[in-house]
Amino acid sequence: MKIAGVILAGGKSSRYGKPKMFETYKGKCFYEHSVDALKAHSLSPIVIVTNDDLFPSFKRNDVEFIIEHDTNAYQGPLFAMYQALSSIADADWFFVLSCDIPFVHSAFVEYMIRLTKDSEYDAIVPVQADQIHPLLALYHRRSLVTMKQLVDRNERKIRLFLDQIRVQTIPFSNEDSVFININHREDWLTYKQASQQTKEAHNEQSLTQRTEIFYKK
Ligand SMILES: Nc1nc2c(ncn2[C@@H]2O[C@H](COP(=O)(O)OP(=O)(O)OP(=O)(O)O)[C@@H](O)[C@H]2O)c(=O)[nH]1
Repeated sequence: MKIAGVILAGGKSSRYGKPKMFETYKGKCFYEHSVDALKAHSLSPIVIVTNDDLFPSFKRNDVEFIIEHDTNAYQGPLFAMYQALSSIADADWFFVLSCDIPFVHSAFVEYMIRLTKDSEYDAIVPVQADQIHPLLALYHRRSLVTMKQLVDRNERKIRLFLDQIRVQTIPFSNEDSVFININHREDWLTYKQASQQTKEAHNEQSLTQRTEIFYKK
């Protein structure tokens, strides 16, 4: 069974004010966190779906690109998914990730991939606190027929798509940060500060532990 990786990175980022896929976290662009989470499991191919305006700013040469030209650009995530699924001929499943999820990690990808074994569902989609996350999800080639019908009818709502296919929803705990997607710059500042504070608390704790060990000697 072959699984391809698809990263959607051709949105307008209008709420962010600049192309958010190139914002950095831990020395890597947001979109690279999605690439690397998929790469760890040798999915093949891994494609980034983007457009002519954004393409020159991507620096990775270890992935493939699907470029949405002219009127195909900025048509939304369902259309971008359709572009990818219809042009990757030999994959059974497609792991779709958005480009604005800097806390995504390979353990999440591994967990989801295991669920594809013998699956008869058309999609495997995580749910956290009653919120569905269709842009960190797996889609079977079977779902392409429905996707095409909707795209042809110019109906672009992912929710509508999910209502028409067989979806396995996978619950995740509220603590899991993997689903945090960044839409506004203020959100990113808040998350960065929170993550910094956690790191400092952790450093302080290990310093305290080290000190205790020192005094016990
Ligand atoms: N390739 C491609 N990706 C898209 C398109 N629209 C959205 N995406 C991606 O889908 C994911 C979710 O997009 P959103 O954050 O909802 O939309 P956005 O256009 O990026 O941002 P806003 O303009 O603020 O809504 C992101 O990874 C986007 O890059 C598109 O037309 N083409």
